[in-house]
Amino acid sequence: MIIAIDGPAASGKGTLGKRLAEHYGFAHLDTGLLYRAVARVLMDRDIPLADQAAATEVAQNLDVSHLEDDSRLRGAAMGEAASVVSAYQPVRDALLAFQRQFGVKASGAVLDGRDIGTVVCPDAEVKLFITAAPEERARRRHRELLSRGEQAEYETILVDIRRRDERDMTRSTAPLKAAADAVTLDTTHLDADGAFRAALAIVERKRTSK
Ligand SMILES: Nc1ncnc2c1ncn2[C@@H]1O[C@H](COP(=O)(O)OP(=O)(O)OP(=O)(O)O)[C@@H](O)[C@H]1O
Ligand SMILES: Nc1ccn([C@@H]2O[C@H](COP(=O)(O)O)[C@@H](O)[C@H]2O)c(=O)n1
Repeated sequence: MIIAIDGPAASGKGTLGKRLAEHYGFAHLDTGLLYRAVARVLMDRDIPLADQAAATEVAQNLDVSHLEDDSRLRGAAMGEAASVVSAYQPVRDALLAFQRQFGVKASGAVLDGRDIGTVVCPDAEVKLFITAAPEERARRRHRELLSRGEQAEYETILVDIRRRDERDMTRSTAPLKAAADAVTLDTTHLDADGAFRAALAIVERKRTSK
C-alpha cells in the first residue's frame, strides 16, 4: 500500500508520515529532502539557484543515501532555496524515478511532499492533503527552530511560509494542490497526537473500504 501525503510548508506532513510509517511498518520518504539536497549542493558550490542547467545536473547525479541524517538540510534557508529549484521541470524529472521506485520497492510506503498524490504516485491507495492556517504553521515552525537553538522570528517565518506556499502553488510544473481523490485534513486545531489519530482513521477507512 502507498500512502501519499501532500500539503503546504510546516503543516505536519513529515511528522504524520513518519508516525503512519512506524504504525504500519512501512518505509517513509520525505521528498522535500531531495529538493533541499539539490539546493544545498548548488549553494556549497556557489552556483546561483537561478542556474537551471546546473540544478538539473546536480539533480541527475544526486547522492540520496544519507538525506535523513543531514541536519544542514532542515533549516529555513534551505527550504526557501529548495522551493526555487523545485520549480524547474528538468529537476523534477530527474528526481521522479527515484521517488516512484521508492513507492514500488517497499511492501508499503509513505511519501510526503507537494505532488505525491498528483504526479509521483497518482495511483496511491490513500491520499491525504494536510493543511493548517499559515499562522499556526508559522507558530509550529517557530517553536521548532527555537528548540533547535536557531535564531527565529515569528513574523519572518510567517512571511517566508506564505511566500513559499505561493511559489509552490503557482508554479507551472507539479504545483502544490490536493489530488481530486485526496482527503483533506485541517490540523489547525489538532495537536500532533490528534492529527495522527485523525489521519489513521482516514487511512483505516480507505483500507477497509477496498
Ligand atoms: N498537529 C501538530 N500540532 C502542533 N505541532 C505540530 C503538529 N504537527 C507537526 N507539528 C510540529 O510542527 C513542525 C512542522 O512539522 P513537520 O516538519 O512535520 O511539517 P512539514 O509539513 O513536513 O514541513 P515542511 O513542508 O516544511 O517539511 C514540527 O516541529 C512538528 O513537530
Ligand atoms: N514533492 C515535493 C517536495 C518538496 N518540494 C519543494 O521543496 C521545498 C521544500 O520541501 P519541504 O517539504 O522539505 O519543506 C518545498 O517548498 C517545495 O518547493 C516539491 O516541489 N515537491
